[in-house]
Amino acid sequence: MKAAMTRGGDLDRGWVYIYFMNLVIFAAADTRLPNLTCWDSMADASKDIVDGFPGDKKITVVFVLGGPGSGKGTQCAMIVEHYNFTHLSAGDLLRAEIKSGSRNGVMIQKMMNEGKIVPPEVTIKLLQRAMLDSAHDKFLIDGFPRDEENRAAFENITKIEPEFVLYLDCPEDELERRILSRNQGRADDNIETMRKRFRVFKESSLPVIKHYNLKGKVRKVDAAKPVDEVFEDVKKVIFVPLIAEV
Ligand SMILES: Nc1ncnc2c1ncn2[C@@H]1O[C@H](COP(=O)(O)OP(=O)(O)OP(=O)(O)O)[C@@H](O)[C@H]1O
Ligand SMILES: Nc1ccn([C@H]2C[C@H](O)[C@@H](COP(=O)(O)O)O2)c(=O)n1
Repeated sequence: MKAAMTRGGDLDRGWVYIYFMNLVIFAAADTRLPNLTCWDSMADASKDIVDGFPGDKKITVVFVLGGPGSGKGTQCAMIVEHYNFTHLSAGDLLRAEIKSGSRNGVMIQKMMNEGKIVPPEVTIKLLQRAMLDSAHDKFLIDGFPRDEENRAAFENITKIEPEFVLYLDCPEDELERRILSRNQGRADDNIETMRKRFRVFKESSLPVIKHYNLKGKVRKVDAAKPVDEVFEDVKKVIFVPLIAEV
């Protein structure tokens, strides 16, 4: 779109696209979770009664971000063993959607194979559904928001701001080693797609981390260490303060 907007003749098309995206986002907002609000912004709890989410229920969201292969899934699985969080992986939800044979599945598959980011209305709907289906109120959302569009749409639609962002920081050569030896049969774990995913991470996901960093919400951990050592840091640096606050 950015390229289209730079040419005068294509300006109208750019605005039509923005208008269309707004319509889509409003449509996406019309789901079973429209009023689920951030735990610290519940001014009028009576307005927030949603199936399975009484209005006075405090919803805590932690976004887990990091490059492809940084260990988001691995650390989230360990966190849920020790703490009362539900792990929602945006990538896993999208892969399940492909497997379900839904209308969106083909589009999602194509975008994933190209290392691209799926439109926010699709991913947010899957996340909302998963949150509603869960009886829990504390969610680790792994691999989301992937870009500023994801972030803004999620906050607009759900009115949820994350408690904080857990950022697993890892150098690219280590990410590459991990992805190429992951061996889980993922179609996007190949050199070509991996490089595209690295580029998308740097160009689109790092700005999201910067956005939350400016708000003092990023908790960074060195994810290049062995799994157990990373988890020790996650526990010490990240979750002890959160549990103590509750
Ligand atoms: N600290 C670590 N040291 C070495 N290997 C690790 C570490 N953490 C995870 N791995 C391995 O690296 C691979 C990628 O880990 P994982 O799937 O958790 O990453 P991810 O960030 O969720 O990846 P993606 O974003 O691509 O889904 C896996 O094979 C995992 O076993
Ligand atoms: N919010 C998201 C999360 C994931 N995707 C797509 C693009 C990724 O390359 C792919 C795999 O995700 P992962 O399992 O590595 O977290 O899924 C997306 O478009 N939007």
